[in-house]
Amino acid sequence: MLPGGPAPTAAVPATGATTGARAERTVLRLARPYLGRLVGAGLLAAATEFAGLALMATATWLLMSAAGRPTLDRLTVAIVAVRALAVSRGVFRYTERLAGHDAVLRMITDVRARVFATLAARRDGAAQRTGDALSRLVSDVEAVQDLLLRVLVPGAAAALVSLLAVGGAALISPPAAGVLAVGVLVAGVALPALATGLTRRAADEVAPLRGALAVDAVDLTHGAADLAAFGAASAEGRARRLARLERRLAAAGFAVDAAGVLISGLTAAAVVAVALRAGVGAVLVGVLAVGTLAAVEIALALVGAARQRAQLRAGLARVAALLTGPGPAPAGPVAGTPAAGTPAAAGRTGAVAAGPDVRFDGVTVRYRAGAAPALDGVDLDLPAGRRVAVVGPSGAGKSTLAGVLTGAVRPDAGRVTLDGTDVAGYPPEELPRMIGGLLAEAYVFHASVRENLLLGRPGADEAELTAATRAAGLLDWVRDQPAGWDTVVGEQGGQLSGGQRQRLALARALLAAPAVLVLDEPTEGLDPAAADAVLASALAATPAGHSVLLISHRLSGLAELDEIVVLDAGRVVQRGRHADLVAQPGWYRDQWLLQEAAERGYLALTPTP
Ligand SMILES: Nc1ncnc2c1ncn2[C@@H]1O[C@H](COP(=O)(O)OP(=O)(O)OP(=O)(O)O)[C@@H](O)[C@H]1O
Repeated sequence: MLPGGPAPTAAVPATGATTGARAERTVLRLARPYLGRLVGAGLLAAATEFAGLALMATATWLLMSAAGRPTLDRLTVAIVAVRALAVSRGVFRYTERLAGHDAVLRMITDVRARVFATLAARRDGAAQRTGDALSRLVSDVEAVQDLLLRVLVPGAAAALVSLLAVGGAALISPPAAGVLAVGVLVAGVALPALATGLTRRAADEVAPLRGALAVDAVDLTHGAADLAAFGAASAEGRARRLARLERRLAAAGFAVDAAGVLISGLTAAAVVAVALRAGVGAVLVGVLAVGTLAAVEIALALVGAARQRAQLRAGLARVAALLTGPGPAPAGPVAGTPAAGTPAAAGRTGAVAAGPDVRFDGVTVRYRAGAAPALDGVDLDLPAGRRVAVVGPSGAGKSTLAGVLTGAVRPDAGRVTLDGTDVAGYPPEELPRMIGGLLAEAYVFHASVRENLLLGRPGADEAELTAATRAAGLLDWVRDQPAGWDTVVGEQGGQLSGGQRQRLALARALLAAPAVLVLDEPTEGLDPAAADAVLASALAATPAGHSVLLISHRLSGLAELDEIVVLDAGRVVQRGRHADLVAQPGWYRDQWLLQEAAERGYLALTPTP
């Protein structure tokens, strides 16, 4: 187990720089490809509201006119209009929901994939807390959805229809329209500003608190010792604070809603008074009164939108901070190389794009002061394109070596450099593109096979998924599943066997194709024949020019590697190619003979089909 586990802290808070309007702009930039559909949805929403307003006004005119018993032909147009408006309102609402949700769900898929990939590529502990990741992926990304569907689209529609209502009222009575304009401004501008002011601070705290509680909940179910010992109290405190904030938000919401009803009534009364004084006829005064109630109610939708917006700020800022922060692995392998697992890559015939030259210089790691070092003055060269295996007995320091390379473990002495730059000083956003792979305890998300794979390379197409999955020896299993790529793998991959989980994580690592691919026990949990086949196909699927650091207990299948380094108690005790090492006495030859004999015995006992 590697160190560097995150402290049991809360979710990552939003940074000041990415709050508010800036966060919204960052997120909305992702909506550009769907702008046409969103504008369409906004116009349909406006048409729905307008149809509702016109329906109320026409029905009022019809009822009040009918009281005077006119001939039927005077009412025919209004009767038809009422029917047409009632039907068209439903049709507009339906198409608006369809268009809006279609655009937003497409966009959300993009956002979620980016957030997913960014979280996977991050090396900072807090962002990797499972509960926090879950909170970001679910509630924070939903904030983006809500910003469009509950704030911007209905907000724009309400503003447009309010304007049309004032224009319509002006046709009947300009003074009454003036009063209506004031009412609409109070309901649609002043009240939303008040609602935002009242709820902003409490709302800002809610999303990070929910994230923190999600972390607590996941840690609790996993029985994290730290939470059992002292974290439970802080979780309880957070839950209480969250409940208090939500009560405060609800109380402010009720007060603003009550003010909205008051404004609506007062505006209608004032419009009636002004219209009567201006000599407007009784029927049209009735139309103005009902129309005013409907128009102010439409403007009051802006209060809901503003309140919603205030509640979304923190979640949006967290998403924006992720999207603008250190990015995920690039959408493909290093320029010029074929995608992992493509025929060219598999044949290692693609153009060479060299990764960095990696160098370990006297690296020493000591997990506890006074304890024996896990790595003791290790030197290792991994020039671009080289494939090196690190082997050795359990506890020799193999995973620690991988951890130092990926930046998860800091050496106490010595350093690791990439093209001469210390890994510790390497830009964190660049590191995942350079170094990555299948590390110890690879996480499999409770999502589909496809989603788990796309973590490695967002935007990978079916052919790339197929190639990587084939190289990891999982393709036949995927094809056997009724849901294929959409098969959900269960919490932490619980619906997969250990071997399938390992193959899925390996396929993801191959798909990501970092310049230095670290494979920590990629064939763990596989039987000897499968392990040999998977290792061979995984190495073949690695693009030329990319280096490989393979950590393995098994010594089979290492003959093709450029160098094998034997570690024992943190020191390099042997190094060379397979053929040289089996020819000389030492741990490698002893272990090789033992494993050979054991595997021959295993194969002899395995029934032949
Ligand atoms: N997080 C940690 N805290 C304290 N000691 C650790 C930690 N991780 C590893 N060690 C110790 O460091 C030494 C090297 O461990 P490491 O996991 O690197 O070995 P390994 O060769 O990968 O072992 P294995 O093959 O069993 O996975 C071991 O003695 C181990 O007990």
